[in-house]
Amino acid sequence: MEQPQTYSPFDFIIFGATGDLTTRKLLPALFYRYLDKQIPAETRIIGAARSPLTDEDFRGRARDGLNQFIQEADRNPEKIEEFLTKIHYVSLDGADPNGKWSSIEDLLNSKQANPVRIFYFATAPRLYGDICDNLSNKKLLTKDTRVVLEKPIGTSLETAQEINNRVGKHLPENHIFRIDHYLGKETVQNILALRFANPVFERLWSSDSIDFIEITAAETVGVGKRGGYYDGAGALRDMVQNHLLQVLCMVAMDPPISLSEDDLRNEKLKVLRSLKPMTEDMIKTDTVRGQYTTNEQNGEHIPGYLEELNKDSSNTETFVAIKAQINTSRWSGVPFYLRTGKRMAEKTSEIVIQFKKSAWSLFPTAPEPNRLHIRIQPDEGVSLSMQVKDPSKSHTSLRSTFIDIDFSPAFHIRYPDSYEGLLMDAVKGDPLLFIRRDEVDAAWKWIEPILDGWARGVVPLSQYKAGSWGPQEANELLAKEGHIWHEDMP
Ligand SMILES: NC(=O)C1=CN([C@@H]2O[C@H](COP(=O)(O)OP(=O)(O)OC[C@H]3O[C@@H](n4cnc5c(N)ncnc54)[C@H](OP(=O)(O)O)[C@@H]3O)[C@@H](O)[C@H]2O)C=CC1
Ligand SMILES: O=C1O[C@H](COP(=O)(O)O)[C@@H](O)[C@H](O)[C@H]1O
Repeated sequence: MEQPQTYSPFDFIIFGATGDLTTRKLLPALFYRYLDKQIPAETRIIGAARSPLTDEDFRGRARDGLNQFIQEADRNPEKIEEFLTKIHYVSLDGADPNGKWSSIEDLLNSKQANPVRIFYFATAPRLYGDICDNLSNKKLLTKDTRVVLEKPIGTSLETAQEINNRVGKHLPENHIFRIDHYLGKETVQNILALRFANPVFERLWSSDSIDFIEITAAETVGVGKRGGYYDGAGALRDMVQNHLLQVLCMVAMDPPISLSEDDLRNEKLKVLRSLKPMTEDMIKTDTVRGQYTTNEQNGEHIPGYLEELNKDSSNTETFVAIKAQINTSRWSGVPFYLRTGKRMAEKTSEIVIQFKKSAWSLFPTAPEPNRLHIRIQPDEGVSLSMQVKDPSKSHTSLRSTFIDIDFSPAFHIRYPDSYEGLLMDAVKGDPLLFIRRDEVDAAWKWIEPILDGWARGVVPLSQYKAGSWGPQEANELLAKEGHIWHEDMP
């Protein structure tokens, strides 16, 4: 039987400790790993932000956050209190060289300090360079230090390179962990197993058999309190440049020669570099941008983007659909449709692989093409649509049905949140599921012309009702090629 993973005690310092990500994701993820006995007794979690809070204030906020964001069944007050004793807080402006660095220095230079030190940057990316300069000047970057950088790295290729250069001045690449939490999702990792451990799929995995591929990440939430950040970013930077392109890499890459970090990342990089550059004409015909508007559903008022932002106008997209193409022999002629949006009809992230129709049919009606649905979330699983004989009709009648595996009940396990495994990988020093610098550059190189084209007004901002599947133009994007979005199970 596989032994549970053990870790040496570590210091986990979070810049941006009072923010949304820390409260909703990072502390709950660390708490779950505490329940799983992966957080040794001497480990310390040190929150840092500018707000003037005491340790007790911060623990109080952490307690409230845990009680809100962990599952009800796991809200064990005793365990929560034990976990909170590991938490400290320092009030510090990480960008200010003259800030109160002594408080963090005292903690990290004390007798209780642990050799492995993780600095997690859960702040705006423009601060990463300054924080690193200060950590370096204060000699807090030891040989066992790793930094975790949240996405998006920059807002363009140039700003990403600036950030990576500044962080890279102080740390070697293998100590820089650029996180993309979609790679922490079990079902995204499962794409490797599905493809490379099942020859039945890998042999069909090319333009010979596949007609088109859809990758959707739809959310029902709006921008909420993150409007300040989001309005300057938009869905293309927030979701496509990172999460959707990473998923696309996992679906489209050739088999890596091993599961070592560089072999895997080399293959992902090849996909990013093979993306067909978007010309102005392609941007016009192959991209859709939308923004949600107010709606009433079941007597409930769903606010529009502008209402949430409390603004009269904004040119920011909350929805994107793109037809991407990959210039390789494996994928030539196969469209990859990427779609993401806020305030859509359902919370769902999934990949749909539509296989080609058979050219010839034995049956009076042509069989429906097979479709493989990979459900990333929720209800992680896989289903394959199939044609069977319709048992209620004549022997020449077909009916569509599917083989479905729902992973959680199948394996009797709790599906961990994507941050849990990634945080512990950073502690372990395993960069396999983190983004290498050249991947960030390649992703921005493909995205940037779209951003520029949109800034020039090449594609109008369409509207879609909150709670819908996005603007009509997104359906037309596929309809032009005789394709449709598959929102439901086959
Ligand atoms: N929220 C999410 O769902 C996701 C967020 N991310 C990324 O994570 C990062 C953080 O996002 P989010 O938590 O939403 O942002 P928030 O705006 O909620 O939080 C920002 C945090 O940074 C702190 N901060 C700001 N300036 C400084 C400074 N100079 N020194 C120290 N701390 C500072 C703020 O606290 P104070 O004002 O007290 O200093 C606050 O704790 C961003 O890069 C975002 O793109 C990525 C994926 C998802
Ligand atoms: O990185 C981000 O991801 C979330 C969506 O993540 P998911 O795991 O819930 O699919 C998104 O809400 C946020 O805007 C974005 O920054």
